Amino acid sequence: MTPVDLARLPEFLKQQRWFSGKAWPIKSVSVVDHATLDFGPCAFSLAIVEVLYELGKSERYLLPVKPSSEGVQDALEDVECLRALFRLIREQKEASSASGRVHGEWLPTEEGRLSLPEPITVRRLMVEQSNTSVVFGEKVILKIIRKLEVGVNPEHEMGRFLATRTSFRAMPTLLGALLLEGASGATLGLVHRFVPNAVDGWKYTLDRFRKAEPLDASFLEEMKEMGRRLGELHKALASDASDPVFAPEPVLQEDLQRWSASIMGELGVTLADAGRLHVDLERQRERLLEHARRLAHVTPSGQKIRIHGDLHLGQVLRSEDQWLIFDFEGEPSRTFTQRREKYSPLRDVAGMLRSFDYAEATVLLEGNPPAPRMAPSRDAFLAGYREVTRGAAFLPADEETFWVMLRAFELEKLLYEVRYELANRPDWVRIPVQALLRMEDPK
Ligand SMILES: Nc1ncnc2c1ncn2[C@@H]1O[C@H](COP(=O)(O)OP(=O)(O)O)[C@@H](O)[C@H]1O
Ligand SMILES: O=P(O)(O)O[C@H]1O[C@H](CO)[C@@H](O[C@H]2O[C@H](CO)[C@@H](O)[C@H](O)[C@H]2O)[C@H](O)[C@H]1O
Repeated sequence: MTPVDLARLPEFLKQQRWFSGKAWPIKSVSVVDHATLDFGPCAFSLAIVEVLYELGKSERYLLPVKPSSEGVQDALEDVECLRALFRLIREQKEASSASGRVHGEWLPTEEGRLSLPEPITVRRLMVEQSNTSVVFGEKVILKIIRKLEVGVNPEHEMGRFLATRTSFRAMPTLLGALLLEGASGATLGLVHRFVPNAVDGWKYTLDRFRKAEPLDASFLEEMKEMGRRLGELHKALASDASDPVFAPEPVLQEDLQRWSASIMGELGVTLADAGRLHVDLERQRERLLEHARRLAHVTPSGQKIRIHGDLHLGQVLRSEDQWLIFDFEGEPSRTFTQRREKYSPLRDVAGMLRSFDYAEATVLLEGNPPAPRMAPSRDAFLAGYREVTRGAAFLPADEETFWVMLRAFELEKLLYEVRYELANRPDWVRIPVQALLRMEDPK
């Protein structure tokens, strides 16, 4: 017996914000695993639904459902079901599923010992997101993951490592997780400390860039602080040589060649898609290729480590005059395996540098007059990063290699952004395209 009316599912799925297959005709939908949770006033099912598209590709989604005469009813719309789900995680309960088990994990950390006044308040987060997040007692936030992937979830793995094996705390710390074990095993949910009244770095920076007054020393000091936090994150991620998943490894010539070849491949694919957007883009090809080529030929030094993987201004929160780094899931379009690969930490630095260019382009497009905003912010961020990572084994040994690598990773991010914008926000594609056109000859 499946807990869902399968006939009604395709229609139901197409109406959900988190369902990313709206553009493709669905061939069939099936339930590949399900568990019944009956821990309180709300009994419901966690169903793992597999959607097979006419084109042959398939995807899995998590669907918490309540029995309903109308066919499919999302259990996450019921406060009692949300409380039951949270209790399952916090009290580390478990339930059998058709082919495995669902269980809660609560980390044995200082922060995990927090108290929540009963009855615990429940609030669905009303933000534009691809999952469903719920705040409990205004102290913790549960993200229920909608689109499931097989393998180790990088956000869970990184969060657990940072919370339990390092002293890095400039983040909303991971507190627990909801896990499904068995043939359809996956991470179903993650619980983090909730940061009240937080503003994300993107909004924070835009608000400042929009003001007519020149950037002042205190804003630039904040950008420097952000750079310091990233440096500290990298030091924490590189701190455990005994854990093979996190142990730093030397950057070898073959890594540089692989990264370089990958950027060249992405350049080819991206220019094929975007070349028509600007007549001069094709003329930049050789110059851009040279940036990638040089990466392959520097003398290898430094280490590859686990990195954030998708760092930009939207991935930091400002709260109580502090920067917190969050969302350790990596670039959503890459597989879990790709996202868990060790890489040069300069890739994260490049990601954030690109974000200052986006902020500058955004305020210019809004009609604000040009002003020295982007370069001073980038410089301050970089200065903070370099200050705390001076002498770190994961950085390249010499200045020249540092810049060759950083520019190559900026190019890599730019190419990713062109493809991301073409697929998601075509009006924004001019931002990375203009930056590609501005890239100078490698020095
Ligand atoms: N720990 C937190 N405290 C406060 N707000 C948060 C926290 N985690 C996420 N948010 C808010 O929720 C939004 C969506 O979170 P995110 O984890 O990026 O979800 P998704 O992966 O579904 O996009 C973020 O942009 C941020 O505004
Ligand atoms: O936050 P996500 O993990 O969903 O990241 C994706 O979306 C981002 C946009 O929301 C995208 O970031 C790009 O746009 C930002 C401004 O909106 C800018 O600050 C970033 O520098 C730029 O890369 C990100 O690339 C994508 O993976």
